[in-house]
Amino acid sequence: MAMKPPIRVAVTGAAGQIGYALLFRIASGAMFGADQPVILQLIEAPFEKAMKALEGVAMELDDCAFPLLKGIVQTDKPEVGFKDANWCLLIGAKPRGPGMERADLLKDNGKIFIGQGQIIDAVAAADARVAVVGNPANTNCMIAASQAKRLPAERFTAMVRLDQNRAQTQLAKKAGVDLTAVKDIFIYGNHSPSMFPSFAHATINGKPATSVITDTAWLQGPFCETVGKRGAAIIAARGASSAASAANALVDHVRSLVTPGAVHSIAVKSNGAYGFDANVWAGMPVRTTTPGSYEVITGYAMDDFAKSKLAATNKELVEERAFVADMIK
Ligand SMILES: NC(=O)C1=CN([C@@H]2O[C@H](COP(=O)(O)OP(=O)(O)OC[C@H]3O[C@@H](n4cnc5c(N)ncnc54)[C@H](O)[C@@H]3O)[C@@H](O)[C@H]2O)C=CC1
Ligand SMILES: O=C([O-])CC(=O)C(=O)O
Repeated sequence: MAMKPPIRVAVTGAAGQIGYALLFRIASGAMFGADQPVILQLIEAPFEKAMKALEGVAMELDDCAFPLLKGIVQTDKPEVGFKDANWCLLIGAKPRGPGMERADLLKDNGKIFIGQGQIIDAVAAADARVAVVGNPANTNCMIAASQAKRLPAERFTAMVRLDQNRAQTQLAKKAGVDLTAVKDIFIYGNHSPSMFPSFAHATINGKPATSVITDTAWLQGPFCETVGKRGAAIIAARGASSAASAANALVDHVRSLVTPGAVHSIAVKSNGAYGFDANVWAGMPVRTTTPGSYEVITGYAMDDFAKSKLAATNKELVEERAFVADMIK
């Protein structure tokens, strides 16, 4: 296979839990394909412990002898790490602990995304794309995008793919079918318990999911709740927030975004579709058009139940935005 020139992939929080589960998969080709070499530009917080841990991760990457890995940058300076980056994966942020909601992280983590948004806009490649994972991911993405003058807002997306993957598995288990039989399950709104996994448009073996799973009370109740609160359930079980599944979801998020025709959920700047306030970043169904670009799939009809779920998650996003309004001026 003919090799392409390497692309530069900047990753913040590279020595953290998610970073450790992610970098090896990027370097192996899972994110950008088996013919796409990468240079990893790893960014950590300016603390000795974090930089030392990063050194260890870079040593392990070396020790994998990945043919696609053409270079590793280790830095605590975002202006170095984001320089000429084609993809900026923003993971570095505090995770929540037991008893917290993701929005509780907003004031601490939000600040990180102001500086990073400005620096990415100043030094990243002309075609740069940004994917935000650090929580609360939607609003952090909105904050980063608010700082950009050169890069258009559509280049900034936040991850709701973990929620989509969780929802797909829950529907498959309930229906007793193979996971791959479940299609077109999309996540709307915030990456928080208010998110809406829109089961009414999902299909199972090509039939409407609601004709296969006829237990409407389960779909509206336990299904939405299980997906919405899965992150907390992982924290309760593991004592730490999800990491490998989050890294896997980011691989899927980016892989789908570079695959024309892929239909998937990402959080994007709202243009008013599905009643979301303009200027919040909301999970929506999209179709990838050209690598890195997408169009929102509009026109899914919403019943009263769906409308009330969409309104609730929109309200939360608007409140989060108001909470950081002074930061993004
Ligand atoms: N959107 C989603 O679906 C998910 C989001 N998350 C979020 O991802 C974030 C990271 O989670 P973990 O890797 O588990 O946390 P972690 O604490 O293991 O790692 C975070 C890393 O970020 C680094 N960091 C902190 N500030 C930084 C900065 N300004 N620049 C560069 N690096 C910085 C820390 O030194 C640390 O190594 C958390 O906010 C977590 O809540 C986690 C799971 C799913
Ligand atoms: O719940 C958390 O804090 C981590 C996360 O975002 C998830 O697992 O969905």
